[in-house]
Amino acid sequence: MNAVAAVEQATPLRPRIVAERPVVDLEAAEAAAADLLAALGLDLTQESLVDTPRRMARALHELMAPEGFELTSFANEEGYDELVLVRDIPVRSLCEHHMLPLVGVAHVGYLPDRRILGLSKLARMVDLHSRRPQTQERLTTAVADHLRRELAPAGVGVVVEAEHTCMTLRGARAPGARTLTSAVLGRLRDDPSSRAEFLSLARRLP
Ligand SMILES: Nc1nc2c(ncn2[C@@H]2O[C@H](COP(=O)(O)OP(=O)(O)OP(=O)(O)O)[C@@H](O)[C@H]2O)c(=O)[nH]1
Ligand SMILES: [Zn+2]
Repeated sequence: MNAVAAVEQATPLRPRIVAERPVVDLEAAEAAAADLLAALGLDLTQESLVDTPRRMARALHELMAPEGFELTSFANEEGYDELVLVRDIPVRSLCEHHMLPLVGVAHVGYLPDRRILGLSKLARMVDLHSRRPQTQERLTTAVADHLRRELAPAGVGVVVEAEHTCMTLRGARAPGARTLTSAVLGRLRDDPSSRAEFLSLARRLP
């Protein structure tokens, strides 16, 4: 075996998910935040508010800055073909209509085929797609589609449960209202018993 082949055999397949980061001008964002807050009647010369435009720009940027990662997967040597489900992955994102936080959890599962995924990568995948202003529906399908593309499993299921502060703190003011969305692909969609198992485990039905 030549040296290149030996290295390839010792190194597991590790595709890198490269996050598409938008071009950001934090100084311009800070100036715009100052204009916004002043237009809303705040006196930014007050000592306690002097740094608020800078913090606001950075905080919003932090919530919109996706991080790439290695999508580590392993050969499914045991032929494991039952559901793998990670529940209660934190979701923090911004609603794209109001730029207010939406906060909740995602339950992400798949039916393996040839490869199994490093478990933490399911949480990283949710975080990657959460770090941009979103609708919950788009976030849910984006995670499911990405997993299908990258891992080619036999099935994928994603359930997101979240509170949208744009409807709980303001507007409709419906405290406690939570929105549930799901995306189910492949065998988890087509096989009724697999689908029922996934949805009952993900939604904690009896
Ligand atoms: N489908 C969907 N709607 C969302 C999501 N996040 C926020 N919205 C909704 O987007 C809608 C925007 O409606 P508009 O009538 O343009 O905004 P608005 O006047 O602020 O409406 P209210 O929130 O009802 O006060 C609202 O009904 C929000 O609840 C989401 O993730 N998915
Ligand atoms: Zn909103």
